[in-house]
Amino acid sequence: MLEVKELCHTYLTEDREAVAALDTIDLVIEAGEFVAIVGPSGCGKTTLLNIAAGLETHEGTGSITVMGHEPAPGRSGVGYMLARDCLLPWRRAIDNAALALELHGVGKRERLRRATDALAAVQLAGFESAYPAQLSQGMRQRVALARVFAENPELILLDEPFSALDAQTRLVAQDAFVGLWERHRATVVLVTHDLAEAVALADRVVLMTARPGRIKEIVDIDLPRPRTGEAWAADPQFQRVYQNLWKSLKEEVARTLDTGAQRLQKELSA
Ligand SMILES: Nc1ncnc2c1ncn2[C@@H]1O[C@H](COP(=O)(O)OP(=O)(O)OP(=O)(O)O)[C@@H](O)[C@H]1O
Repeated sequence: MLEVKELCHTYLTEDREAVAALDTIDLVIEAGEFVAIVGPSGCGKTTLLNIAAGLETHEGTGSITVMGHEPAPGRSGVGYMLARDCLLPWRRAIDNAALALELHGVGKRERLRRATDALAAVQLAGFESAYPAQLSQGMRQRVALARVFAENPELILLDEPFSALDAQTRLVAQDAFVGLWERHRATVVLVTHDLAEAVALADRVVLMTARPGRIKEIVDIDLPRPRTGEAWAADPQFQRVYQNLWKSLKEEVARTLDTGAQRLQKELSA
């Protein structure tokens, strides 16, 4: 579904400074897998996802293919979701949920049927006619989830989809997401800062180093499914996997903070 081979990516800033964002990334994601990517801030998680989505042009060596093709924006079969819900305020929930289907030319009756079904799956039956301003943030994010799943994509790329939500709302949205995923079994690549979320949801967690992002380790998560927010939090196996991963991630976070502090010190003394 996704094949990344020795991928390096360098940004060129406006002052012509080269910023190495990704360094020799090798990753193969099979159909139906749920993979979470974690790493310290600025390690290149979003860059990797954006390259896969075709939203960022790959500048550097190595290669990446998505369903056997070069990445391209708006590719049919690939869904993308961000921390911001990106709903259109002038459209009702149902028309927002049906948006991707409309853009891909699905007929009105069929797209409304699929959008209604997807809204019901995220517990928003009865809210089809509501406008985004009439919904809470958690409800809006669930409309955005419905929009992704209504299209029935084979691959779903998620960049911090729950990070803007408060802790309780996040658990509800995560459960809605897992419920939908267990029905559809799409391949999922989830970028998250939330290590607990990564361990709770994914089959594999990819841990990246501080920038330039390399893969430090890939950990299989063998916790039983179906997984719900209440079940995993108290699970000793979950706690063990979480602690091991956190130990490794903490080192990279510390490296990022050290580098940031050194840069600031240099700027202040210049
Ligand atoms: N357009 C750009 N031009 C120059 N540098 C960039 C650009 N976009 C990102 N970067 C730099 O590339 C690095 C990786 O950024 P990226 O957003 O992929 O990291 P991230 O791991 O997703 O960070 P966060 O967790 O904070 O969202 C960062 O150092 C960032 O400053």
